[in-house]
Amino acid sequence: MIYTLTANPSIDYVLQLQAVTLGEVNRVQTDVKLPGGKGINVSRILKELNSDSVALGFVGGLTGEMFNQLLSQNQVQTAFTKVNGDTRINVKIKTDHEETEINGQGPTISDLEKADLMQKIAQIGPKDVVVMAGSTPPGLDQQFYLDIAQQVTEHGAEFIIDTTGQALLDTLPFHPLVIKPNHHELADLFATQFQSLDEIISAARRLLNKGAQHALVSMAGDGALLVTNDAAYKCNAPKDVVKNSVGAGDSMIAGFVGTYMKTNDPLASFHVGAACGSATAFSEDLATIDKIKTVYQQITVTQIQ
Ligand SMILES: Nc1ncnc2c1ncn2[C@@H]1O[C@H](COP(=O)(O)OP(=O)(O)OP(=O)(O)O)[C@@H](O)[C@H]1O
Ligand SMILES: O=P(O)(O)OC[C@@]1(O)O[C@H](CO)[C@@H](O)[C@@H]1O
Repeated sequence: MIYTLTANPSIDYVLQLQAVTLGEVNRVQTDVKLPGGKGINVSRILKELNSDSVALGFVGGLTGEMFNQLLSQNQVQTAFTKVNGDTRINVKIKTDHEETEINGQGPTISDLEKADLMQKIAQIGPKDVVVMAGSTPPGLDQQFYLDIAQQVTEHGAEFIIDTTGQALLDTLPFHPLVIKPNHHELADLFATQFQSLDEIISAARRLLNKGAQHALVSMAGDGALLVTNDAAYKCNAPKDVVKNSVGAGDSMIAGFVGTYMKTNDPLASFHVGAACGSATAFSEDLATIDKIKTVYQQITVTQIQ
């Protein structure tokens, strides 16, 4: 089974406006509420791909009830830990030429609430994979993802981590199945700026040397790289009207893990992952299976090393 762990889920409140002027009253053209959070997005795309998953995470308060109601429309299986605080609301402001995101902090997680989640994690075993993604709410320390990586690995399960900085580096010795920094996050990890694809590939290999099994480096409208110890592959990003950048990276992870669990084939998984990422970029919400199938035909994977 694939488990997604969203420590800090959200209601994504997506506002479309012509323009925003700070310091003035701005009125929206349209608004929509979506069940959000990186792992939640992974579970939603997995559902489109006809792959089952169980979504884990902390959900609470009146906003938590609304979150559950919104997610129920996607028929994602859940085993959330109920918390006292309110699930956050993340505001996504879209104008014709840019997107601005204001993400809430999330509820403070108590030791008891964390223990409840850790009990669920303890049930995960061989043949399972856990996708851990997104920020952690107050109350969870730096060690949170590391503890889970250690525990699931000891139980014979695989894990995928989509986070940044030290929290990502700390989990590498436990051999994540795949990591997916975007090229900016990868550059930040080494306090550098990339001038070429070769430099990006070398940096990705440094993460493989520290323990990651595969590195997916996403590059938004420039496509993505799949880097393994002995090869590197690039895929194109098809051109179309970009409607949404929220969740493209999560969609890519979903496509990769959903396909990898069925095929064990990293290249096939990369191709589907890229299709899911671009398909979401070309959709108002996350991609549908029909959009993913169309975009898949427009993507070519090429070995470049
Ligand atoms: N403008 C775009 N046009 C075509 N494909 C895109 C575009 N943006 C993203 N994609 C596809 O989706 C993948 C993931 O996007 P991106 O690199 O933006 O991830 P990310 O930074 O993790 O995004 P986010 O955090 O917003 O989900 C890209 O590698 C690419 O394949
Ligand atoms: O604050 P975090 O946890 O880093 O990111 C949360 C978030 O921006 O990520 C998803 C898109 O990737 C959204 O659904 C959600 O609002």
